[in-house]
Amino acid sequence: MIRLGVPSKGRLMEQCFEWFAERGVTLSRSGSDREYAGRVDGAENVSLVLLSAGEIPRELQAGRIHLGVTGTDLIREKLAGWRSHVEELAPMGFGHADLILAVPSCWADCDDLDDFATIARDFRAEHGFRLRIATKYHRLVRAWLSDQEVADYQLVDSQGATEGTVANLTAEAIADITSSGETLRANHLKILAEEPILRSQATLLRSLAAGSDEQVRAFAAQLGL
Ligand SMILES: Nc1ncnc2c1ncn2[C@@H]1O[C@H](COP(=O)(O)OP(=O)(O)OP(=O)(O)O)[C@@H](O)[C@H]1O
Ligand SMILES: O=P(O)(O)OC[C@H]1O[C@H](OP(=O)(O)OP(=O)(O)O)[C@H](O)[C@@H]1O
Repeated sequence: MIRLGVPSKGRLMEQCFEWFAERGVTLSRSGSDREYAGRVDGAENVSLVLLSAGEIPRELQAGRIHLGVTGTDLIREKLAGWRSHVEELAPMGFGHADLILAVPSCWADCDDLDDFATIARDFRAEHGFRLRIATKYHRLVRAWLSDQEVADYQLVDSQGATEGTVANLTAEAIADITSSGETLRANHLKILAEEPILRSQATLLRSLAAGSDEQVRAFAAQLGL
C-alpha cells in the first residue's frame, strides 16, 4: 500500500483534492469534519494520510509516507540537504507564497538589503544588541543573509502572527511568507526591494526512504507525471 500524505485542512487541502480530482483520483475526508481519516477512489493500493503541512517534510524524510504534498518552503526549511531525502515530482500550481524580509514602513532610509545592512550595523553600535528578525524560517533566512554577507542581526523565533512582533517590540524586522501582501500592509511593514528569499508553491514529493518504488512510479504515471 502506498501512503499519500496531504494537508489536513484549509485551502491547501481543498486545492490538493481538486488537483488529484482533475487527474481522475478522488481524495476525500471520511467520517465527521473533525475526524482526520481519509479515502482514495480511482487508484489501487493508495491510502490517504491527513497531516499538518508542517509535518509532511519529516514524514517523507522518515519514509513513513511514500508521497506527500506540502509547500517548497517547508521542505527547504525543515530538511537539511532536502535533495537527499525527497524528489520533487510536480509543482502543483497553488499555494504560491514568497518568503520575504520586511521592515517598518516608516524606515524611510531602508529600501534594499544594502540599506538594511547599514541600519543593522548602526543598530548594534547604538543599542548594544543585534537587530532582531522574527521568523519561523531560521535555516532559509540564515543561509540567505549569509550569502548576502549580512551578519549584524539575531533571529527571534516566531511560529505565528509574525507580522505583529514589530508592533509588540519583540523584533525590528520580520521574515515570513506573503501572498497578497495584506497582512504586511495591515501591520505597517514593507518588503525590501529584493528578489524574495524563496518563491514557494505546493508540490508533490516522493520520499527517497519509503521504498515501493515501482508502485509509486505506477501511481505517478497514472497522474500523468
Ligand atoms: N497566505 C498564504 N498564501 C498561500 N500559501 C500560504 C500562505 N500562508 C502559508 N502558505 C503556505 O501554506 C503552507 C502551510 O503553511 P503553514 O505552515 O502555515 O501551515 P498551517 O496551515 O498553519 O498548518 P498547520 O498549522 O497544520 O501546520 C506553507 O507551505 C506556506 O507556504
Ligand atoms: O500576504 P497575505 O495574503 O496577507 O498572507 C500572509 C499571511 O499568511 C500566513 O499566515 P497564516 O494565515 O498561515 O497564519 P500564521 O500567522 O499562523 O502563519 C503568513 O504567515 C502570513 O501571515
